[in-house]
Amino acid sequence: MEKTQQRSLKAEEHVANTKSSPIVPQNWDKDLNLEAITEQDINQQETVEQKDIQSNVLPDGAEVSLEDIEHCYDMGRVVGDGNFAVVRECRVRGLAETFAMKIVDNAKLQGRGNMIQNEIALLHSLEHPRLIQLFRSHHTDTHVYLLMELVAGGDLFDAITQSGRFTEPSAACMIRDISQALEYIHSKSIAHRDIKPENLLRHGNGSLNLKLADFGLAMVVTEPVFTVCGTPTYVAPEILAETGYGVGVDVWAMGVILFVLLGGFPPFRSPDRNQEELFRLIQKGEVHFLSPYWDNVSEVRALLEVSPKRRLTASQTLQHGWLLHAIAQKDHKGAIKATDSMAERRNQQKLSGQVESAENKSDSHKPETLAEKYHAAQTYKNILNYDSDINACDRDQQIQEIHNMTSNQQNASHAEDTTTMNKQYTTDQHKPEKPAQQEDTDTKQE
Ligand SMILES: Nc1ncnc2c1ncn2[C@@H]1O[C@H](COP(=O)(O)OP(=O)(O)OP(=O)(O)O)[C@@H](O)[C@H]1O
Repeated sequence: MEKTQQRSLKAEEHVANTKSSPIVPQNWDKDLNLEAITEQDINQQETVEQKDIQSNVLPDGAEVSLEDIEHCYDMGRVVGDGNFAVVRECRVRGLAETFAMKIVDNAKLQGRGNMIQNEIALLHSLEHPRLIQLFRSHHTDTHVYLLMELVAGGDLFDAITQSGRFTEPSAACMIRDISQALEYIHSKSIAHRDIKPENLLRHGNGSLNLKLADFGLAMVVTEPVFTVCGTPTYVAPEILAETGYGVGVDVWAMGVILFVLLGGFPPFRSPDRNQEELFRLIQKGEVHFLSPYWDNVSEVRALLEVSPKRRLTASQTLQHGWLLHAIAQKDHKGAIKATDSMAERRNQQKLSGQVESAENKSDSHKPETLAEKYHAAQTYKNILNYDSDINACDRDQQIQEIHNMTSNQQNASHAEDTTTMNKQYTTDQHKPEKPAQQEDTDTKQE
């Protein structure tokens, strides 16, 4: 796919929210390799469906009417939306348990109907605690319905806009979760191809435990793939180079996420908000790690290796010294102060175009004011939103403002979960502690 084509595709698919839109290949069918999903995989999934929904719901895969859907399911609030789907909380009538129903509007797929069939087929073949679980799918003339496990804590995008950035231990826990999901799907030769914060869902109770969702672009990779797709900020250089890629593209995207989690903004940014330039920067792979603040976080470099051969794998990431060391520091429980209801309200605010609300006043562990948090959230969204109308010239200034703001916050903060890196960032008197396995910086795989 030509890059100009990507841009127009993206623009046309961009919806009225500020989350990143994936680039979806037009020749989607050719790209798929569904036959590589074995019958054994699918049978395995049957055993997963232990929930008491057998007798209450419509048959899996059935063509149904809207009346059938309404008769069977009690739809609740919207918990999220994307370019192609709205996701609602949902109950199977007669059962107490709450599910998520992803409702895909065929009209929005614009000829890419196989994308959703692909997602269904892949999710049916997968079972892992770090992946969203699909229980049933139905379709009407106009929509496809996916009955899924509800992950009630909102997505990681919201967590980032809410918190600005995270401590190393918190980031490490999230990277561990993503790596576990990737290790599993990569062991089945499946590349997700759209790893980004919007597709990482959080459990309730303000937890940062993550589950991977949205397998719309996922595919079985048995040989190098050449189709250009993904979301610009997270796209790997080998996708752009069109030299053939594999599951390593997901690890690259995870590296971008780690950078964002720790720094508060993405590693590759075009000053002019120019997508071509962004892609050039990604292919060059020049990431500026301001020393000594980033010295400890060697894993970021190892994940953002331009050469996929030198990049860590998901399994290697799980064994990486930085990750193990940071997780060991972490009393994960209670690390994030957000509550379920906060996440819920934030989702509603997001949908209504707002970002901030008064509940943050109760977040006593965060030193920033409401105005600062609002600004951080807007800035992060604007940075990612390459097609928005924001004044391009303001962006780098905004990034600098984030630096200044977080610097000020850290100076003012006595929060218990302040990172080592953040402390270093604000005061040169506090030299970074050497990580337990500093030599891991160089353990890049050939
Ligand atoms: N099982 C779930 N439980 C709770 N929320 C969910 C669930 N699945 C999705 N969501 C929410 O709904 C949003 C949209 O879902 P999803 O990404 O699957 O839609 P999409 O239209 O395919 O997205 P995209 O535009 O990235 O292709 C997610 O970002 C997430 O916030």
